[in-house]
Amino acid sequence: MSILITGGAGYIGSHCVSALSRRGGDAVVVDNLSKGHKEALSGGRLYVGDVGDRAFLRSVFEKEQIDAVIHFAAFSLVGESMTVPEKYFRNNCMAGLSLLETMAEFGVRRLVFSSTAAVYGEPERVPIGEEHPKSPTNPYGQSKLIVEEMLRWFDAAHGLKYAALRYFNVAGAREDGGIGEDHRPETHLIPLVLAAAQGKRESLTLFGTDYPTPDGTCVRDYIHVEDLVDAHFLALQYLEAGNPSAAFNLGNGRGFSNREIIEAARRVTGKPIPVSEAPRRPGDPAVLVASSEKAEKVLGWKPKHPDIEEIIADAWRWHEAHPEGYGG
Ligand SMILES: NC(=O)c1ccc[n+]([C@@H]2O[C@H](COP(=O)([O-])OP(=O)(O)OC[C@H]3O[C@@H](n4cnc5c(N)ncnc54)[C@H](O)[C@@H]3O)[C@@H](O)[C@H]2O)c1
Ligand SMILES: O=c1ccn([C@@H]2O[C@H](COP(=O)(O)OP(=O)(O)O[C@H]3O[C@H](CO)[C@H](O)[C@H](O)[C@H]3O)[C@@H](O)[C@H]2O)c(=O)[nH]1
Repeated sequence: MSILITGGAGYIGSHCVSALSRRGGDAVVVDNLSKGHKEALSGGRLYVGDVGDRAFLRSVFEKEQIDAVIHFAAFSLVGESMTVPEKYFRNNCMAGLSLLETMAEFGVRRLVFSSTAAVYGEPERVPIGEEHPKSPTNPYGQSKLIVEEMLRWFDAAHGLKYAALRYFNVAGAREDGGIGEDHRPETHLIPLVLAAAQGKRESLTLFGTDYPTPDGTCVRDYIHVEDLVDAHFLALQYLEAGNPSAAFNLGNGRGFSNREIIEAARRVTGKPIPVSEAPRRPGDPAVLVASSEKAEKVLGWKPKHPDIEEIIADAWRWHEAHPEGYGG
């Protein structure tokens, strides 16, 4: 069985390709390498091209026997999406549509879609369940919600069954440190904290210390990338078993403040991590914590690495082994 993994050369996609190879599966990777790294691929057949290019996608579907698709390819910088929304609607919605049309054309009827906690916007209550109102506060989250809505209609019209997986904060790296997170630019807290620990940055800029949280900094729910990837295979099995399309939140159900993350990173690395306090980053909700009860009950998903120090330690191993990321 061949699985098409779009965005397979990116951070989460490359962990998925690696996990699929370990399971003896066959990965067909489509990535335009706009953000991804060829070096992150330890298996699978890479087709370099754009998901938005229908002729290119068609050629891949003609050549390969695709049974199901896991769709990671997207842009995901919340801040950038506020200033250049067109980039997000084009790459996430229009390229997404191109993929759905191609799947319908070739009769491929199972899709696991990378959605995000950003579809909920500022939460009315935490932990956030799947039924929580969706009110994105940025074009990135909006673009993912639009794709979720397109999926609903592709299911109704073409019988395309999907699982929309709404990730919370993804972190960590494969346990052997061989692949990891190398976003350019990097905007995520944990890799930036670790860059400060390595002395690659003078300090970590801490955005906002006046939130209505116990220590004044934002609270997030971190999920190990390997646990996240496991959920994709469970979601595929769920769809293969003939179950209806559904959305699932993926997090650990436990929040850590930004200060707690910095403290945990100090313990893990044994390094001082200088911090400079700065105003809030626009668009950041104070608290984002998932209820993943549905994924646990319906998919049988159970994170194996919920410990925040283990998540940070795995990321640290990757950063220490690859101080220049994939460029080193
Ligand atoms: N990292 C997180 O914490 C997080 C949280 C929630 C959701 N997500 C979602 O998960 C997915 C993967 O995130 P990531 O952190 O691995 O991102 P990433 O940027 O590392 O990976 C995305 C990959 O897709 C490729 N790509 C982008 N647009 C493409 C296109 N039009 N055609 C072909 N390839 C294209 C890029 O080159 C890159 O390799 C994204 O959809 C993102 O929105 C990530
Ligand atoms: O240099 C930094 C970087 C981040 N932060 C803070 O750390 C927290 C976490 O920020 P990240 O950028 O690591 O993660 P987000 O919670 O903003 O974003 C994550 O969740 C979003 C959903 O809300 C999207 O899905 C996005 O792709 C995903 O990375 C936030 O309070 C942020 O302000 C800092 O203080 N300093």
